[in-house]
Amino acid sequence: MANDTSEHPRGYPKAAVIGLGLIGGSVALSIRARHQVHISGIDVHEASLRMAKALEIIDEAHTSIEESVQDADIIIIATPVSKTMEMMDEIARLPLKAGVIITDVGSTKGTVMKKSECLFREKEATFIGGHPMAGSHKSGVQGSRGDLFENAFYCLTPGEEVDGAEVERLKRWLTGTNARFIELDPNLHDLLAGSVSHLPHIVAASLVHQLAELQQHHPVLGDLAAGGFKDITRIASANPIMWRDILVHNRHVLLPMMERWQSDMQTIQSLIEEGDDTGLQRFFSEAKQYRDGLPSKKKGAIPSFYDLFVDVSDHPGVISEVTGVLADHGISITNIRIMEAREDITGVLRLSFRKEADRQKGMDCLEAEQFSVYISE
Ligand SMILES: NC(=O)c1ccc[n+]([C@@H]2O[C@H](COP(=O)([O-])OP(=O)(O)OC[C@H]3O[C@@H](n4cnc5c(N)ncnc54)[C@H](O)[C@@H]3O)[C@@H](O)[C@H]2O)c1
Ligand SMILES: O=C(O)C(=O)C[C@]1(C(=O)O)C=C[C@@H](O)C=C1
Repeated sequence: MANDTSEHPRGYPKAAVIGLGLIGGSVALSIRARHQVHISGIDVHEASLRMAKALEIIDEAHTSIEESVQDADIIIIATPVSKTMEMMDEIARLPLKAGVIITDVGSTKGTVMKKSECLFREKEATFIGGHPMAGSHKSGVQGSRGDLFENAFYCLTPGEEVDGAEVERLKRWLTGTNARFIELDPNLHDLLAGSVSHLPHIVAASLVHQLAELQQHHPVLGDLAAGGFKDITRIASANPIMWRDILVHNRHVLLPMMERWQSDMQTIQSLIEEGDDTGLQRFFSEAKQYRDGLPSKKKGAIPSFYDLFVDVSDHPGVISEVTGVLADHGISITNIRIMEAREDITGVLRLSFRKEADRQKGMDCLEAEQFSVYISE
């Protein structure tokens, strides 16, 4: 693909983003929000590049890395993890700008960091692994959002040899994510991500498989799969290539976790077989207690907002009905977003308030108008 005209002159620092999908596009947007920067986008799919250019996420587009990474000040690799490993090899073979920071956004960090130690140790380049712990089941650059990582944890896995000043430099590049940076050992990262993200994903996909099989005999089943099933399996709609790679690169963590999961299932099976009512209730009570105590996303280190979620039916004018109720009571909101998570059932509006008291007032008056309103997502 030929270079297109640049919005941002070459005099600006340059960021090269490899893989213009959901995460690459979102990171690029967040960098743009805080920096005067020239962004070069690289993707194997020309349609993604065209879209990224049309959405003004990038200034120039390439289908290979040669032309765009060599003079970059920061290189962000945002492809599925196996491709990221290949990209690292390709980048290391090229002459790079002295002092360049290279980072990735992959969901696993152990294999990536091991490779980076071999490839970049002798170079005037710093590799710092990264993983923003937020995303979506939707892939592709069209879903990119500059605020995707707001308030989310953003894991960084600098190698032991990496200077703290370089980590701070990367954080400055990524400051527009408004994320909460946390430095982790790569293996610990993989253990934690395995438990909060990777194993749940396997379980979600397996529940969908089970439903699909049963639906062959009971076609109505798909229509009955409502709230609970959709909530727990939303993530099964995510990009299969991305998840294939995650399982491949985190196998040593996931295999024992899956054994443990199967043994937990056997324990529950025994409780049911034995009619152990007390044991079953304890199983759910303990899970509820722990789940209810998990910190909610909105409590960030950066100034937080108070969120309220409103179920809304899918009809024209519904948003103005909700905002109208708030306006009638003189309550201001700082943000409103239509959540996609349950789009097939009902819509969910997320309203953000500056003060907790405003949220409570909003909740009271919306409930009085028969809206279904709740505080945690
Ligand atoms: N989706 C999430 O929720 C999420 C969250 C955090 C991190 N991640 C990680 O981010 C990375 C990207 O995920 P995504 O959700 O943005 O996926 P995506 O499918 O939306 O985007 C991936 C992009 O990489 C491009 N690509 C593939 N091979 C390439 C190559 N050889 N050269 C250049 N471009 C190539 C694809 O064309 C696509 O545009 C993955 O490593 C994933 O583990 C994903
Ligand atoms: O919200 C979702 O759809 C996600 O699955 C995001 C999610 C996660 O499991 O939390 C998925 C993989 C990424 O590595 C990080 C975030």
